[in-house]
Amino acid sequence: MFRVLVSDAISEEGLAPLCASAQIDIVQKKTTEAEEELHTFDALLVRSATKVTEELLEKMPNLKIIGRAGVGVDNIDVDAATKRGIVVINAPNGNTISAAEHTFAMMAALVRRIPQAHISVKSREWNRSAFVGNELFGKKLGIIGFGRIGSEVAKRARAFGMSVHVYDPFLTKERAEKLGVSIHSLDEVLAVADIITVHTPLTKETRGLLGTENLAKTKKGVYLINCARGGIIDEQALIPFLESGHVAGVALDVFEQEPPGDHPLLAFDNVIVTPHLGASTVEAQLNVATQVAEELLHFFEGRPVTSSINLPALSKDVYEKIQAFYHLGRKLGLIASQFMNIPVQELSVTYAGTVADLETTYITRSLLAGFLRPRVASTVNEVNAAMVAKERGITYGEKFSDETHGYANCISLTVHGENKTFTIKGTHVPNYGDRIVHFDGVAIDFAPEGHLLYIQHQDRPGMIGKVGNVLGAHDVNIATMQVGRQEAGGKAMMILSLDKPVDDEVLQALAQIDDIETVKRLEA
Ligand SMILES: NC(=O)C1=CN([C@@H]2O[C@H](COP(=O)(O)OP(=O)(O)OC[C@H]3O[C@@H](n4cnc5c(N)ncnc54)[C@H](O)[C@@H]3O)[C@@H](O)[C@H]2O)C=CC1
Ligand SMILES: O=C(O)C(=O)COP(=O)(O)O
Repeated sequence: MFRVLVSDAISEEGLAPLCASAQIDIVQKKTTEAEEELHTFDALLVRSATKVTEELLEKMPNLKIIGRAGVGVDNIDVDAATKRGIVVINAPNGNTISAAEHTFAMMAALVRRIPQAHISVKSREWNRSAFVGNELFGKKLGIIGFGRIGSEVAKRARAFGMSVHVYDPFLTKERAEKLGVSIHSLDEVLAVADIITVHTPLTKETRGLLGTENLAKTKKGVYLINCARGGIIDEQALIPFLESGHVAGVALDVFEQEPPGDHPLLAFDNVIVTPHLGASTVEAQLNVATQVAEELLHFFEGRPVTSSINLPALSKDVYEKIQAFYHLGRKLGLIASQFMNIPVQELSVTYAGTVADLETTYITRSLLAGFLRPRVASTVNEVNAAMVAKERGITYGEKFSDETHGYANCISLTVHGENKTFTIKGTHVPNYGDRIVHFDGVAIDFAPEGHLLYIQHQDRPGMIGKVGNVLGAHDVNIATMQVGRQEAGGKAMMILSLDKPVDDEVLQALAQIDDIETVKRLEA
């Protein structure tokens, strides 16, 4: 049973598939009301109100996934989640149209002074001359941040006869052309736009993007809109520009602090505001809730999530292709780690054959996680494996080769440790399973499953019998036994698969057999 805490108002209709699952227990409470049981939850679902801080994550040691029913994840400490191996997903496009429409509604309201006129009429006034506005037609709209919402705003602006001037340092010329907009520098947009709307995420680079210096570069009489994130337009910096009349009006759906309380901007007649309503439509809420609910179900079923912030994006098709190799990678890493239980500096992974054409990043992350698992006390998985490796000074790299050793595919892992290097190679045979085909310099063939015993010995007659006798005397049944050697009479090895794990006493008894040099338990 997986426990899911839903700590913000998320569409119940959208969450219905989760509620219907017998495997999932949903609790709807604010995190502050769930203090006593925070440690029991496997998943946390939020919108923008819940602040998912490192402190909160510390109280949720069982948490595996955070779902954001919306776009912005600036309320989630993604680094802290990643460090703990917690997957963070969002619903990137479910509320795009609603946010774009809200931006447009704000734009029209701003230039036609609709909120002010509305209040006036409700106050029993009829003052038509006080509310003369401007047309949108023929105006220059500056869009800063041209992703999903920015581009939807542009489509609507063109329908209104506006010309669109875009600043987005990550926008390609091809995409801009396709969407019929011109790309400019930030300074150019600031200089020409009659109305500027921001649609970037809140990042180190975008915080205060429209501050004193850049506001001074705008046209006198400019209108500004922020339906993205509080802080992209610096609220304090705006005040003198409103006081001087340089800025004709501002529309804000978002604030640096939400709710903004008794904010000085609220005193300006030409500042119009909404309480973070961009995504607050029935349609958007159903979309985003459905998206995160489906992703969560996939996650708990062990299927791929497609909208993760801290995992490489993986479609269902790609996932199905890499799934087998993902498991093989995990096993290669796990076995290598136990065999090399010494400090290591570097892991080198080589992909050959059919696997080399797939999305190997994910397989490498899985291999790294398998390698690190016996070495770290905390959770390590494909989310945080790269970060944990870095913390421990372990570097890793991927190579691609044609050398498949006669198999259709081959993954080879070489671990460089202090004074020792170890190589293990594996292949996946469809409908048959994983095979380890090379182990520490010896060609061999065994299934990496269950309780394995590695024995290194000199190649002498009678060794198999001696090992069998010792195990038999300790009531340990051998499921399979594979032998291999470098050369006749030289270094040889046995890999045994046992029905149960063996204790230290059995290992010592085996180590005492003449010509046996090493005995090691390996879990796969
Ligand atoms: N008010 C509301 O209720 C809602 C607000 N949002 C917010 O709207 C914003 C945009 O969302 P989407 O369009 O879905 O995101 P997106 O990721 O599709 O687009 C963001 C764009 O900003 C650009 N960008 C990044 N850094 C930039 C910089 N320094 N200067 C200029 N451009 C930069 C990126 O290249 C990207 O094209 C986000 O902050 C999101 O959280 C989203 C939905 C609802
Ligand atoms: O999706 C976003 O980024 C939003 O800002 C919407 O926030 P909300 O889910 O309405 O709290």
